[in-house]
Amino acid sequence: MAQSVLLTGAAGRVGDAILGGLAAEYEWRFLDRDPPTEDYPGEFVVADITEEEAVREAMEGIDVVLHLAGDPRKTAPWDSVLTNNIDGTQTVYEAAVDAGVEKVAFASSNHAVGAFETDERTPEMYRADDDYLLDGTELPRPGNLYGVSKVTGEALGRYYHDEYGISVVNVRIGNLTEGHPPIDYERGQAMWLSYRDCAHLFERCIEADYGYEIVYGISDNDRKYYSIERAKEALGYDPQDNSAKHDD
Ligand SMILES: NC(=O)C1=CN([C@@H]2O[C@H](COP(=O)(O)OP(=O)(O)OC[C@H]3O[C@@H](n4cnc5c(N)ncnc54)[C@H](O)[C@@H]3O)[C@@H](O)[C@H]2O)C=CC1
Ligand SMILES: O=C1O[C@H](COP(=O)(O)O)[C@@H](O)[C@H](O)[C@H]1O
Repeated sequence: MAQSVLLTGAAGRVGDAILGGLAAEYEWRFLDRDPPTEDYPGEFVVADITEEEAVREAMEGIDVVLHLAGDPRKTAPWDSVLTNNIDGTQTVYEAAVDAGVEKVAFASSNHAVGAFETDERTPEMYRADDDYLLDGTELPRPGNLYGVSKVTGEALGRYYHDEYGISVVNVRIGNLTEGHPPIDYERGQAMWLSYRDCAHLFERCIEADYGYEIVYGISDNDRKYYSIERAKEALGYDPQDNSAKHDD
């Protein structure tokens, strides 16, 4: 039987990429504070993730949550990330645990570790001939308050996994860009995640068996300073795209 999946932040770019590849594969429920502007293949709940009752109702009968909703701006101010990214994520986890959800995939970010990109290491670390690699076992090192909120989301997942046994995967998404890698942006090319690989990676988050994981969500770029080995090992991620081989 198809799994029931709740996609929060469904109306955004990452939601768009996931649905582009997986719309027909699951029994979907969607949640976003913005009403839908197109047809979605499932019930669409218009609610804010900080609204406890609405989130609890949206969680009923759900097997897996893909939790994307939040403020994605690297310049986001504290009051916004505190409400949308931290309080909202805690509300989602609490409701998920109470509803007996099996797995949560959390949209974390490259910005959880952005401060590893020091003046001494850049721009060399963005290049294919440099061997600097983060693999997800390093301590968090956010370079902005948005990154702090993503680290906090990862820690919330750690707590809810350890305390309640829910399976959690934190996907530190790189730079999702539709159609082609970022142009004239070395850092963005090193952390490019294609729409196709994004859908496949979240499909693996729905299907794979795991306990608590932190993985990097990028395509198989020649330039890379994030390892995708853990995503391969823990999830069976098999990316098809590479920013170096894109000839559009
Ligand atoms: N696009 C990218 O390259 C990356 C995205 N991410 C993360 O992935 C997630 C999705 O990002 P995007 O799709 O790019 O952003 P987006 O801004 O396109 O989509 C976010 C969606 O979440 C909704 N939302 C925001 N706060 C909400 C709240 N309190 N309650 C209900 N809905 C809310 C918005 O209405 C929007 O539809 C975010 O958590 C972001 O931090 C992480 C790394 C890279
Ligand atoms: O977390 C995020 O990261 C991506 C890539 O970061 P950038 O510093 O290269 O812009 C960003 O585009 C996205 O909006 C953000 O949510």
